[in-house]
Amino acid sequence: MKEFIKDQRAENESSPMVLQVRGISKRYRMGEVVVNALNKVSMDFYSGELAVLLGASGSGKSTLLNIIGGLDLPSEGSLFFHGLELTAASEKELTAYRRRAIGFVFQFYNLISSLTALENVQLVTDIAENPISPEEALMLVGLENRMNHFPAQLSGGEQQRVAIARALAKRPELLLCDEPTGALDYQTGKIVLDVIDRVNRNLGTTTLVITHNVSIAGMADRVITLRSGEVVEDRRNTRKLSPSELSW
Ligand SMILES: Nc1ncnc2c1ncn2[C@@H]1O[C@H](COP(=O)(O)OP(=O)(O)OP(=O)(O)O)[C@@H](O)[C@H]1O
Repeated sequence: MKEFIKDQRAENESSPMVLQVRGISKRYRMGEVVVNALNKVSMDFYSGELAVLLGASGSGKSTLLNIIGGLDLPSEGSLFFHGLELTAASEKELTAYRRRAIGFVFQFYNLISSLTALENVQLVTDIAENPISPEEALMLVGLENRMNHFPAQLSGGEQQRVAIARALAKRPELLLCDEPTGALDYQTGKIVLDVIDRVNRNLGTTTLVITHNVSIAGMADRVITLRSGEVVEDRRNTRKLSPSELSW
């Protein structure tokens, strides 16, 4: 661990800070052209909160989530996880962070088609340090009756719930969801959001959901809006809606 910051609490926060994003920029160079995907972005995330990162296509959401998840590095700026500066961490520390602290859920579920739902989750629990049992993880997402089904025998929403079970089985401190309902129809999308909401409430997992769908912001504690790589709003919802109350 190279650099530490103090655990801070914002005035109106009662939960400890988990993650600090400080002045992060990301530039992609495509020959002569430079794309500024993120421009001096700063934000904090607190333990147990459900945050929605909102923004139109190309606003920089995935770039930010990939940096937060340790899959990519910023061009400048710093990222701290419980005081560990990830942007100055060794490859070994970054790998440990990705393995232990982060659960990823993507738009497309990335399940292994030749393995059952249970076996897909077991892939993670076999190598995790302190996992939830795969059966329990699948129960948490309401798939106790589908454990021995292969992905092709499951609906899109059920496959996404297996992906969520796989992500949460290692008890990640941060669950990062990149457009988790992007490939799903309206009703199925709401079921998946309900599962994410339940995981956040029941396990207390700090959760970041990125979406371009403004309505989904209603279920969040915090809503951070990105536009052209910059934070244009960072607000708390005064009333948090349950996913069943959302409509779009
Ligand atoms: N590997 C890359 N090389 C070059 N440009 C990139 C790369 N990845 C992203 N970009 C550019 O950076 C900007 C932000 O992209 P990003 O994928 O983060 O946006 P997004 O808000 O997640 O969009 P979407 O909702 O469409 O996924 C876009 O202009 C995109 O074209």
